[in-house]
Amino acid sequence: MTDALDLRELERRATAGRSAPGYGHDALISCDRLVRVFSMDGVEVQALQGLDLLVRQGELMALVGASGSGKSTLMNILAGLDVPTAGAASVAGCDLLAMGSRDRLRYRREVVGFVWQQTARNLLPYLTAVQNVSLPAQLRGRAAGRARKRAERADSLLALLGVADCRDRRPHQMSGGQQQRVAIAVALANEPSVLLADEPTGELDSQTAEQIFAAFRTANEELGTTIVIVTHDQAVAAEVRRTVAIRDGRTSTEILRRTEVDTATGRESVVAREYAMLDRAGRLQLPEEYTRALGMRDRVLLGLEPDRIEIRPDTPEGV
Ligand SMILES: Nc1ncnc2c1ncn2[C@@H]1O[C@H](COP(=O)(O)OP(=O)(O)OP(=O)(O)O)[C@@H](O)[C@H]1O
Repeated sequence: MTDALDLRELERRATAGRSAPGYGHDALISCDRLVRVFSMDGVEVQALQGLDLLVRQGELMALVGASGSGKSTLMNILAGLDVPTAGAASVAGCDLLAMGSRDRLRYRREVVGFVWQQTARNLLPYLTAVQNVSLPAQLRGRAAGRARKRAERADSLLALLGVADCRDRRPHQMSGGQQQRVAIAVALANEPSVLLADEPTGELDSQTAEQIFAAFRTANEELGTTIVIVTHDQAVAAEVRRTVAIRDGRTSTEILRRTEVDTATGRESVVAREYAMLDRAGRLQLPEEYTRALGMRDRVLLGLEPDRIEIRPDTPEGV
């Protein structure tokens, strides 16, 4: 009787597994076991080593990690500037490995917008702010008769990001912070699905960095744009609901923050919880301080409990 029940339960689980939606089916950005190998003078560097990442529509998230962990490599792939060696990656339904050159150009113009660390890289020096922001729509080939509409949109983006007063200034007539806010307006000009920013506050002092971050938040809340920001800045990383850490070319841990209200006092506080990443192959990286504390090495004992998996140190008796 028990055997029959067990069999039925196993069958039910197997069928449920088969009909479950595929990995990342509801994500706007989906990276599945992404690999990027660079070859230089016969030496191979594995910048991404099977990276998994899902980002939902409307998220504002930060990517952090030590220098050389693979953050910029990932951003260049998501920006359509580089192609992964293996794995799968899609953004807003565009397959980043299969795109031809024409689709790639359209992708870079219409699906993603980017803001780089170097303020000078984001804007054309001989154009004013409003001309810089109007340019992407012009390049997209919108009819010339729509010039006024383009300027109107550019003006409303500059106003949204608090730099309307810089409208007719060229980049060298603006502060670094103003340039970055105009750069965000440029990146948003074609209403991209995703805004990517690689160390956008890296060249700025902390107060200006805060203003830039506020501009990203405004874009996320007012326009609903999904935003991924690479940052070294702990203060910026702590401002977002989700921070994903990359280590050795893989996503390693993730911090989720949510606001909790104390029922007694009514006071709000942000509660952060850190998660380890479980990759698609079922691999889990245990924090070193945990394994060291319990003297775990080489192998561990696993036990499946109804609500958890237990990991225990290997014992001489094997029990
Ligand atoms: N074009 C390239 N050719 C060869 N190796 C590269 C190339 N681009 C990146 N790498 C290597 O890939 C690894 C990941 O680099 P990446 O720039 O993605 O790291 P990062 O996390 O962005 O670092 P940082 O925070 O310093 O910018 C590094 O070992 C780097 O040297």
